[in-house]
Amino acid sequence: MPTATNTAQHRIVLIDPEEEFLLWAGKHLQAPDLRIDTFQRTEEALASCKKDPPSLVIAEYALQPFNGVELLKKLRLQTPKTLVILTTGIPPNSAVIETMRLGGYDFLRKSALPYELRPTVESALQTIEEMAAEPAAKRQKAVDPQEALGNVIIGESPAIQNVLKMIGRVSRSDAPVLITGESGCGKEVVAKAVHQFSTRAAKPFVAINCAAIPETLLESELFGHEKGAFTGAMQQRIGRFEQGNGGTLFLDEIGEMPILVQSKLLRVLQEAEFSRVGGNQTLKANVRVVAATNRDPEGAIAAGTFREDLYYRLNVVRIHIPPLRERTDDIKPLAEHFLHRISATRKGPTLRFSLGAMHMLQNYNWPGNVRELENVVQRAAVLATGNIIMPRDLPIKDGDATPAAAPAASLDTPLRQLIEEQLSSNPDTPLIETLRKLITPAVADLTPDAESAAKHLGE
Ligand SMILES: Nc1ncnc2c1ncn2[C@@H]1O[C@H](COP(=O)(O)OP(=O)(O)OP(=O)(O)O)[C@@H](O)[C@H]1O
Repeated sequence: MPTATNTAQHRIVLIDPEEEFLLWAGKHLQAPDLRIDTFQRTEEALASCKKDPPSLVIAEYALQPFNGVELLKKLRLQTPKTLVILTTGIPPNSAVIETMRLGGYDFLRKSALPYELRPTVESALQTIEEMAAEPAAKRQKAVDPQEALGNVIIGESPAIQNVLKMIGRVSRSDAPVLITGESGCGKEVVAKAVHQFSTRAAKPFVAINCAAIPETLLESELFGHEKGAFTGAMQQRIGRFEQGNGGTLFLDEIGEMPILVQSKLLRVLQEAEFSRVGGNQTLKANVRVVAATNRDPEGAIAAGTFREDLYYRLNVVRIHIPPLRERTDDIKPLAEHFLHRISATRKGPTLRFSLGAMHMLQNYNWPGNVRELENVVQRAAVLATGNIIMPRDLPIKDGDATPAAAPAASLDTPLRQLIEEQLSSNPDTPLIETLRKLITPAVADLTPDAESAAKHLGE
């Protein structure tokens, strides 16, 4: 049942199946200029929004009979001016991107609400007031949903959640994007998601690694060449700008691009036109450029290796991916994702990590970032003798781990090690049998008491 608390300038609709949550949120947001209505049933809330469009809807993502993203879509059609904030415990990454792509205002975790809800609502209401002062914006054309694509980006840390939100936001425009972050931290994965969630998704995603191609060939790789343009140009060849027509061009390691090629690229980006090397024909460049670098772009400008004007062209939107050691919350889900993927391709029982192995992964400092983690998991899966990956299976040294005080629950005690090893080599053995095996090899040395205990266990 809706509960009107007062009548005021802004109406906020709260939707959540949990009455306790509605009571908390209603009280938390209470203010003289707000009218807060709460609903436990989605359809009832939607009907009420139709009758009396609210300024803001705050809804649980895991709703019935349709989820928060479906609700957002319905609200965008029904009351396009209503802003929507979704919330849930741990949202699926694809849902976060999709929410932002569809124009949702924000996606907040329930655990963060005590300190994030009020400031987010205040800034949403401010946005509404600023929007009211401007002429009505053109309605966004609905784009086909691309559910599941976001699942390729694994990560639960607040840093990755922010990256997901940025991907969703930039997917609604053609603005160039500059992705920064250390090598192996997922820049290409993010670039692909920017493409997959954009209106260009059905067109090509073309990548070029600017560091991997010699300077003399890079220009022709990018723009193509005509037959006879240079020695060895036996026939006409189209470049990446043409290959990616209508889609996204990913310029990886842009910081390594020679200055001369940078000037040519800048001209193409400014004029949206180019010619093949050795050709006169002017061709239209219809690509969305996403560039990435593992260098500090500002430092490269100061060092004179990166053109400042090109930087401003590319840096319209910046997505920074922090190194893995700064988002340790992502290590477990990433490691499990990689292991799950490997398990799915092999016969036999599903592989899993022992507590000790996971502890080691979480305490290593990952200089090679996610790429190194993926590699370590692949090698461990090959080295593991049973279906449990043990610390000894990990091709990383304990000494490389960042010193961290191990919580008592994850201490790698010799006993745990022994039990895990037993379980690893005899996964289907009942627990009692495993325990018996643990003590029987030493039965000859046991005291009579222990020997009878061992017999007992075996009975
Ligand atoms: N968040 C993520 N979820 C799933 N896989 C990831 C994630 N981040 C990175 N990876 C995986 O890690 C590997 C390295 O990622 P990627 O190539 O995108 O890094 P990069 O930053 O572009 O590296 P480089 O700077 O060396 O080009 C890839 O195999 C990719 O699939």
